[in-house]
Order: sequence, then C-alpha cells, then structure tokens
Amino acid sequence: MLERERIFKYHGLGNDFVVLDRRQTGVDIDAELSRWMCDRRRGIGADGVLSLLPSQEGLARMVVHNADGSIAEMCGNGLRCAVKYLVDHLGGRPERIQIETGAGLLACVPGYDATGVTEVDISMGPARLVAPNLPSGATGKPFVEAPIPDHLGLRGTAVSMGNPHLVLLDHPLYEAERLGSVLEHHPSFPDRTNVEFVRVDPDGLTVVVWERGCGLTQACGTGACASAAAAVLAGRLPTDTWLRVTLPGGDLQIRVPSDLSDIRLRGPVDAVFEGVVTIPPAR
Ligand SMILES: N[C@@H](CCC[C@H](N)C(=O)O)C(=O)O
Repeated sequence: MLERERIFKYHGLGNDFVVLDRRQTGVDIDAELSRWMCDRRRGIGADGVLSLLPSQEGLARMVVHNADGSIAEMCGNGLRCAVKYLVDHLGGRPERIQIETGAGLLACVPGYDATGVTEVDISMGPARLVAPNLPSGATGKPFVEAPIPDHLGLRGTAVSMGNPHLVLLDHPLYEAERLGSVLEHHPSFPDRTNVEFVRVDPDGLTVVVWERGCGLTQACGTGACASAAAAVLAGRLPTDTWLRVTLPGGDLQIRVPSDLSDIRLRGPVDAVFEGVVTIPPAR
C-alpha cells in the first residue's frame, strides 16, 4: 500500500516550507523523506520541512528539516509558518501562542486580517556568543569580529540563535555564492554553520544568507536576528529599536536589547497550497 499524506505549503518572504501536522501520530520523518519533499524537480519543492509534533508545554513542537535532510535547531521564518498553520486551523484569534523548538519554548504573537494570520511577532530568545555549536564551544571565548582561520583578511562574528551563524559585516553580498559553502563547512564550527553577508545601512541592514543544508535562500529569520545582534554588538546600530533587515525576499523587523537576552523578529507569512501526496516507497 502506498502511503498518502496531507501536506501544507507556506512561505515567509520566499523562504518556503512543507508543513506536516504529525501531532496525532507523534512520528517524525527521516532524512530521506525530507530530501524528497524539498526536491524542486522530483518532489514537492521547498527549502525545508517543518514537522509539527505533540508538545507538553506548547501548542506543538516544531522540528526543522533542511533540504539536505539535516535537522536544524531553529528557523525564524519557519516558526511564522507554523504559527499561521496552527492558528488558522485552530479557529479563533489567540493573542499569543507558544511553540516548542530546539531553541526553547518561544512566544509568538500573530497579527490578523480578515483572512487569518498575516504576520507574526516572535520572542526568539537570546543571541548567544558562547554555545556548543560555535567556535566558542571549544575555547569558551566569544568569537566576535575575529579573524577566520585559513581565510586571510576575513573577520566574522559567531552567534547562536539556537542554530549557528557566522556574520560577516561589511562583506560584499555577491560573495555569498562563492564563499557560502566553504564557510558553511569551516572546521571551527562543529555542526557546520549558516553564513550572513551583511551591508550596514544608516537605518538597518541588507543581508544575503547562505543557509546550512540548503544554500542561498530568499530570507532567513534567524540569520536576520544574528546579523542585527552582531551589528548592535559592533556599535553599528542602536539597541531597543525596530531595525529593518532587507533580504532578497523582502524585509523583516528585528529588535535587539542591549544584553542580547531576547531578540524580537516580526515579519509576514503566507499560505501557498495544501494537498495530498503519495510518498514514493523508494526515493
Ligand atoms: N531559514 C531559516 C533557518 C533554517 C535552518 C538553517 N538552514 C540551519 O540549518 O540552521 C530561518 O528563517 O531562520
């Protein structure tokens, strides 16, 4: 018997996801199935798959699968998609919901129009400079505007939003394609890393993100948070004010407190389609 499953497709600024509601069964997908679902020619096509599983504390637990089958601790655009899916299918208009993620239980405030959720404001938790998935995991010392080993003249700041990021301030955005994959696999990061190429503007940032496990994407929520945190840390942007972060897919709003304790991310979200897929037995 071939397996069939109802799937939902969402995006946040063109960063697109297949959403699977597995709260009844509690069974997650494997790496092979996430690769097939993300495949843009032979599968459904997406940057990642979001499995929604049962949670004791929140409305659901979100597991993020990258296009290469790896699992990410967190995904900012994905979390907005999960909120829209959950709230629009729940009925009612809750003011605030909580979702369990690899970066902890996160509070999300949906914004509505007549059709349902159109944007979400998320308390993303701390931007960490010392974390096991950063170079600081080995040294105990924050890696801030530090020279990147084996890349002469290149400096970066390593920030964990649950998932790892290497932020290159004032680095040409067009370099993302050439350098992204090399830096994703840099040996200083034990679990690979996302890489942000950032231009600091007078009123915000322009950012291109090379994402771990999927390459260049239209937008990355955790990447926007990590970039804003690095720019604030460098004294290049103010704290406690909404900052514009422009990505290829559009703008996010990010707010960074001076102690980096809880980064806020606000941005739009859209449903694309829903349907039933037949999962091929051998992929
Ligand atoms: N696009 C996401 C991040 C998805 C996970 C990332 N590729 C990783 O492996 O950490 C976002 O919006 O944050």
